[in-house]
Amino acid sequence: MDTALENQAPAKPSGIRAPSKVKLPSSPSRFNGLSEMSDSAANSRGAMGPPNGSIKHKPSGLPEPPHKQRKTLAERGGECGPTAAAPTNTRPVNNAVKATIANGARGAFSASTSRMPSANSSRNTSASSFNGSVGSGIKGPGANGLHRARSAYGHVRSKSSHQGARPATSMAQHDEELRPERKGAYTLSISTNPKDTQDNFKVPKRRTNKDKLPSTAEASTKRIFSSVSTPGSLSLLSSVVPSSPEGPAGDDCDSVLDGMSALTIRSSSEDMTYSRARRGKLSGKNSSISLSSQFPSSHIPRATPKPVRADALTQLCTPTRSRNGPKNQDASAPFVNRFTNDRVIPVFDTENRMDNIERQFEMFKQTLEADVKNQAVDLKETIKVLRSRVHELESIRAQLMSVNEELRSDVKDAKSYMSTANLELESTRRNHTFEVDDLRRKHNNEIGDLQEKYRKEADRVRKENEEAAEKVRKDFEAQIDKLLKMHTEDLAEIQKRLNNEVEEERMRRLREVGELQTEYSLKVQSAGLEADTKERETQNVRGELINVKSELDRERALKTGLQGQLSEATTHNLTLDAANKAMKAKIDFLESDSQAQSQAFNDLHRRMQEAIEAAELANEKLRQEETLRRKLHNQVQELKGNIRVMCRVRPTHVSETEPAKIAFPDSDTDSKEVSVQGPEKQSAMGNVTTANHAYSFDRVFGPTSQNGEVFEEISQLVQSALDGYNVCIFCYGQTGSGKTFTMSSADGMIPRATAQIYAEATRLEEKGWRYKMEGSFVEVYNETYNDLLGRSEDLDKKKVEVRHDAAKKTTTLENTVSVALDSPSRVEEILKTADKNRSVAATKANSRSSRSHSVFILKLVGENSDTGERSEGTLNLVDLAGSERLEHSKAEGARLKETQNINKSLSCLGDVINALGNAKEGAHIPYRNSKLTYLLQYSLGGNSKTLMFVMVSPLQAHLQETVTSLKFATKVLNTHIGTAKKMTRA
Ligand SMILES: Nc1ncnc2c1ncn2[C@@H]1O[C@H](COP(=O)(O)OP(=O)(O)OP(=O)(O)O)[C@@H](O)[C@H]1O
Repeated sequence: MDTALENQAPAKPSGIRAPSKVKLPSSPSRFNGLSEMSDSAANSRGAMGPPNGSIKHKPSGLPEPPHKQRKTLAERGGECGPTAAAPTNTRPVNNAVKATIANGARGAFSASTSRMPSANSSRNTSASSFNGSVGSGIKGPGANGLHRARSAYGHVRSKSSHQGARPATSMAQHDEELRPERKGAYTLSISTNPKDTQDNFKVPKRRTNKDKLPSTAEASTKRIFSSVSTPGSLSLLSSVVPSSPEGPAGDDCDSVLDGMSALTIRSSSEDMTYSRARRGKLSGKNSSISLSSQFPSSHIPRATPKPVRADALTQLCTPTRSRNGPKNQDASAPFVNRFTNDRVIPVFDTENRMDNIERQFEMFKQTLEADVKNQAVDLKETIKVLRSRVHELESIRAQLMSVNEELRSDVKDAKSYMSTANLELESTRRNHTFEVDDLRRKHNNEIGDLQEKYRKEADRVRKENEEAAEKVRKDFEAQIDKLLKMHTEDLAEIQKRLNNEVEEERMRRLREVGELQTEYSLKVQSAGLEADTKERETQNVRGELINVKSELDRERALKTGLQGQLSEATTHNLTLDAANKAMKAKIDFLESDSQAQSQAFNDLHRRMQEAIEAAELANEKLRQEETLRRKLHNQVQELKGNIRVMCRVRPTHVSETEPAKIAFPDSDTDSKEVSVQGPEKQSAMGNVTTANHAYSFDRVFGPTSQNGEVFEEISQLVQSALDGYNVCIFCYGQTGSGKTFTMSSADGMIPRATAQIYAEATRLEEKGWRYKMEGSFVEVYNETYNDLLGRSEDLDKKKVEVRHDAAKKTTTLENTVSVALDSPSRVEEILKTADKNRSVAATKANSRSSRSHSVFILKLVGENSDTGERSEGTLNLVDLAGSERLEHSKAEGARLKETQNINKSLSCLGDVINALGNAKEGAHIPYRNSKLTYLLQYSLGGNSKTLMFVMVSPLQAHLQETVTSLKFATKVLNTHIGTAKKMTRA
């Protein structure tokens, strides 16, 4: 049986807790094992449900049931949990198991509340007595050890007695006395330490029967050893050392053990270790007897001494006070009564002592065997309990399975419920769709009905309106008819009256004529002399008749007038009819949507007002911006300089073979430079060199440039003239360099400038500006002014005078034709006229155009009625005569005079520009030195903006003249003249 238990115990699954009977471990490792079991039991409790029957803790291994089933599951779990489902008689077993695990976790000496059969009460008592001893005030290791040994021993005996195998009454009594001190000690150790007996060893009074103490322990010890070390049950591993030959003796085990230093007995059962301890002190670690189980050494408590042989035991069992030296071997040293603390001298009956010990140990052995048997019985019962527990768990598992099945079935039901619900939902959704469709159809039908109703209502209203309009029309027509009728009646009455009157008159006249004729015939018959008188009377009557006839004609004319009135009335009637129709249409229109029309009209009116206000604001803003633009524009022009010079090189003609070497170094970037390679010069040493002349201007136009490109550069100056500045643009250069082409050709500066001015003036009209533009075209030939717009035959005859207004700084031309530029086409006429006049002049004096300076003067006077501003500007576009040098021209006679005058005027122009650059304010400027500068007095200098084009011939033959022109232009460029002033008056 024991072997079976030993084999069975380790094979227990960790999740199954050991019953209390077999649990009490004798080694820490066993405790640990139980602790582990406790932990695993705790875990398994989670798996199986709590032992106390609460299933509110959801088993961790179970899946989470649906919400619907949670409560049911909990309830079911509560019903089918270990407590609820277990048989009533198994509930204590569960409690016992639980208590055991708890004890195991805390230690082997904890109290057990097990209700397991057999020895439960004694174990409880033992545990409690141990605890009591701890708090009883017994100090020192010896006393404690003895006390524990005593308690344990009493415990064993009490178990035996409980099982009905109690061997002696004294032991029972002793157990009863020691019961409160029995703690859960299963290590029995008895020790005596002679050295300590004086102070520590305490023996109950009734145990100090000297007569019963064994005299020697040798033989008994052997017997004890042999008796307790039966194979398979117990083994004596330690030594038995009697405390003294004179130690207390008795016929029971207590008496024997009182004389021992220590006795430890352990069961060989794997699951239990029983130790019996006797009271008495045993300080010596070596003086102990241990009955130890076959546990591995690691399971044996450390206090257990190593096993000794039997002969050694014999030696050790010899009573002795102390093993430490003769000094302590005082046989008369008193023992101390543990209860009274009386010092007593133990009397050992050495002869009978071993017999007593043997006998007592025999009894003890029997007790232990009985105890083992009891333990076996307990184990069987435990197994039974465990099996019942297994059955119980099986039943729980089965219940859980059934619960699981139920849950699955519930899940299945839930799924089916969900599918049903989904179907119902789908059907509901479909029904809703149908209902929505029905509602929509119904709604549409209602809308249709309403529309039909409104349409009918609208038809009815329209019909009523039409009827009302028809009624109005009929009333109106009735009134018209009535009026017409009245008119017709009036006319008929008048006609009738007139006819009656005419008829009456005619009848009256006829009657009178008859009367007269009767009277005449009577008188002719009566008086011959009176014939002439009668004749004259007749003639008078005929005259009267004529008068009457004329009166009749007048009446007829009156009638015609009346008929005209009638036709007029008819026309008026037709007009009224048309008005009636228009009114009817208007009535229809107004009645159709009078409110919307009114609203739309109001909106339109409001928007129109807003638009007008916005337009006024925009115009005001435009005016302000225009003023600002003018200001900024002229600031820019001032920054650029009031006299600017640009160079233009004309292309070579097909017939021209020797071009000069003219380069444009920066034509790809700024186009401000031109370089001319001079003629070859041979030095005295015979070296031929060529000089390279480079010039820089505000802008350089190459041979490929077009007039439009050139005009872009001067357009801002033209704008300045419109803004109230005097602007002078002139072309300077030798004959044939392209001056006329640039200035007066069909797309030259003059037509372009006038076109821009006209367009700009038109644009400025919306800003309140009104411009008056007058053009004059004069030439200066041989220091005389000629009007190019006058008659060609008057070209050299009519004296043209130039007047200056110093206050206004304006120039006026007398005896010239001024053409109002009311359209761009007028410029073409001007240019054609000028060209024709110069052509006529040319026939007289050969190439007149090259021999004179032509000046196109455009006066611009603007007024702004909104702001009250006024501006007066003049644009002078000057085509100068060719600038040949005298020695090169080889001119003679008239040609020489022309050339001299040209050079003079050009020289004076240079002088004026130079003087403007050098002079301070108020200094003399030699305008009067030439007709040209005099004419341009207020267009050159401080009050003007000047632009000079220096025209360059590309021919090598003209190279010297080209260089001269470029030098002159450079001189002009380097001249700084004063700031231009705007000719405006507020
Ligand atoms: N940029 C140009 N492109 C093409 N041809 C040009 C250009 N400039 C001038 N010409 C031509 O060169 C010739 C001479 O030009 P233009 O008569 O304008 O010179 P000019 O300096 O006015 O001479 P003059 O002093 O005798 O009046 C003309 O036939 C003209 O068409």
